[in-house]
Formats: sequence, C-alpha cells, structure tokens
Amino acid sequence: MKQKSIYVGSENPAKIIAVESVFTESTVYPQDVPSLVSAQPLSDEETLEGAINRAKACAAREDGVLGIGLEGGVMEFHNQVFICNWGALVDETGELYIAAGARFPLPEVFKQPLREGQELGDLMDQYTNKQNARKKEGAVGIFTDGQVTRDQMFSHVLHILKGQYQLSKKARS
Ligand SMILES: O=P(O)(O)OP(=O)(O)OP(=O)(O)OC[C@H]1O[C@@H](n2cnc3c(O)ncnc32)[C@H](O)[C@@H]1O
Repeated sequence: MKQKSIYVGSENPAKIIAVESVFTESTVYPQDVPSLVSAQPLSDEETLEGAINRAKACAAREDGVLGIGLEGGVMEFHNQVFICNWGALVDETGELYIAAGARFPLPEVFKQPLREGQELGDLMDQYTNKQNARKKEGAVGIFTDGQVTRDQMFSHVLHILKGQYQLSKKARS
C-alpha cells in the first residue's frame, strides 16, 4: 500500500527516478519550486542552501507530506573544481535532514568558464556533444564511464535521508 506523499522540488527525471527508487512505498509528485540560489551554485554552502530551499518549499505545499530537495553544484578544493551534490528532506513535523553526495574533480578546462558564470549543464553538453546530460547519466555518469549515473548518485543521498528520517520517527513513537 502506498504511504506518504513525497513532493520533490524538481522536474528533472534523473532526480525523480532516484526518489522513486528509494521511497518505493510512497507516491512521488514533482514540483516546480525555486531553489532561491544561482542557477549554477558555486560552493557547498550555496548548493546545500538550494537543496534546503527546495525541500522547505515542497513541505509547505501541503500538510503531512515529505518535502525533498536535491541540488547539484560545483566547489573549489585544492585548486581544482569539484562537482558536489546535496539533498534535504523536511518531514511532516518540520524537522530537516541533510546529506551530501559524491564529489569528484572536473576537467581543468571547466574551471574558468564556471568561474565566469557558465552552467555545468551547458558545459557538459558542449564537452560531450550530447544534449541534456543533466537529465540523464549526468557528469558523474560521463566521467565514471557509466559506473555511477546521476540517479544512482542521488539515490545514495536519498537512502541517507530516508534512514535519518526513519530513525527520528522511531525515536518519536
Ligand atoms: O531541473 P533542476 O532540478 O533544477 O535540475 P538541474 O540539473 O538543472 O539543476 P541543479 O540545481 O541540480 O544543478 C545546477 C547546475 O549544475 C548542472 N549540473 C549539476 N550536476 C550535473 C551533472 O551531474 N551533470 C550535468 N550537469 C549538472 C545543472 O545542469 C545546472 O546547470
């Protein structure tokens, strides 16, 4: 039987598939909500903030639902640009859970365009000569030779969020 309704703050299929694959007992509703951060987050802080804003906006749409936000971004570390990923879940009591996903270095040629404000999604499409990698395997799929796709990467984040939520629910009951 289907249980909780889950509102996910995105219409990106890679993110929706990831949520459906982890919250199999729930009905998942994609929501068009603002991240309230830049289209290309440029730090862990900004990427996490985008995920939290999406989750909060989703949870606020209806009483009793779970709100989830997933956000991809980039950050600089050891003079390299890394892709970073964050997820946030707001439960029916308003409690917030957060989790980070995979992080790996992007090619050196991406550094300057990203610093100048270009979006990773566009750079990936130019680099691969394909369209909409962000909605499919993602940068992680391309740079791991298909070992880990974007939905698989986000599903790891979602398992961590789900586990934290379950534990908290058990503690409350
Ligand atoms: O529709 P939404 O949910 O906004 O999904 P998105 O993929 O466009 O947006 P994100 O906020 O997750 O990512 C911010 C930017 O980084 C890009 N990006 C992030 N992770 C990526 C990946 O794995 N592959 C390709 N582009 C990625 C993405 O295309 C955006 O330009």
